[in-house]
This record gives sequence, structure tokens and C-alpha cells, in this order.
Amino acid sequence: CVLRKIAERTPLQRLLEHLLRSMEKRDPQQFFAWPVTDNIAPGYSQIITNPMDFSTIKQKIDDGNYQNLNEFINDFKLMCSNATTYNHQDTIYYKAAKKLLHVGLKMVTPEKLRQLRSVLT
Ligand SMILES: COc1ccc(OC)c(-c2cc(C(C)=O)n3cccnc23)c1
Repeated sequence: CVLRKIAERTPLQRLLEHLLRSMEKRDPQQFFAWPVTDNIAPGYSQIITNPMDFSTIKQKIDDGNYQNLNEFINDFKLMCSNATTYNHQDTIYYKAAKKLLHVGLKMVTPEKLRQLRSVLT
């Protein structure tokens, strides 16, 4: 029989999956869960050249695409800045992105990472 190769997780993948789950919890309306389409956001693909969303980040974690925490954080920041670029300040999406960025970056302070390291390793 063919031995099923279980998806072994590297320590980095385990850290990134934990952070992703925590960040997704702060997006209950799931505005950042999936790629933004031109249908729901007219002209989006013309304005935003590097789209990013949580599902794409998840796929990149699973594919072992992130070499380190900073590459993951950069995609998180890109996702939030796309929303503050496309949406006007007085929209729920702009405000949600500002809050999400703030909360997400607080999760990756040196102190938070130290606490996590003891839990995850
Ligand atoms: C109203 O319900 C949804 C559902 C999913 C969305 O994006 C995945 C969005 C959404 C998410 C965004 C963002 C993130 O810019 N957006 C911008 C304009 C119009 N809609 C959106 C809204």
C-alpha cells in the first residue's frame, strides 16, 4: 500500500498558521477572507496590482512559500494597505483594514512571539 505522506508542519508553518487563525478571528465579516473581485469592487484589479487575502496567505503557508515570519507579515500588511488604497476613509472596509493592521501587528511583537515560542515548540 502507498504510505500516506501526512502533511508534516515545520515550526514556521505552525507559527504562521496560529497567527493566521488569530488574525482571521478579527475579521468576523470575512471582508479579508477571499480575493476581492471586480464584481463587488468596481475597477479593483486596475487599482490594486498586488491583491492579497487570507485564503491566499493560507495557501502560501501550506505550500511552504514563506521563508520567514517577515514575508508573512509583509503579505498581511499588503492585504491591509490594498484596502486602505482602494476604499475611501469613510468606508467600513478602510476602517476594518486600519483596525486589523493594528491588531495583527500587536500579535507579532517580540514579547508576543516569545510567549508563543514557549507554547508552540
Ligand atoms: C459585503 O460583503 C463582502 C464580502 C466579501 C468581500 O471581500 C472578500 C467584501 C469586500 C472586501 C473589500 C475589501 C477588503 O476591500 N471590499 C471592497 C469593496 C467592496 N466589497 C469589499 C465584502
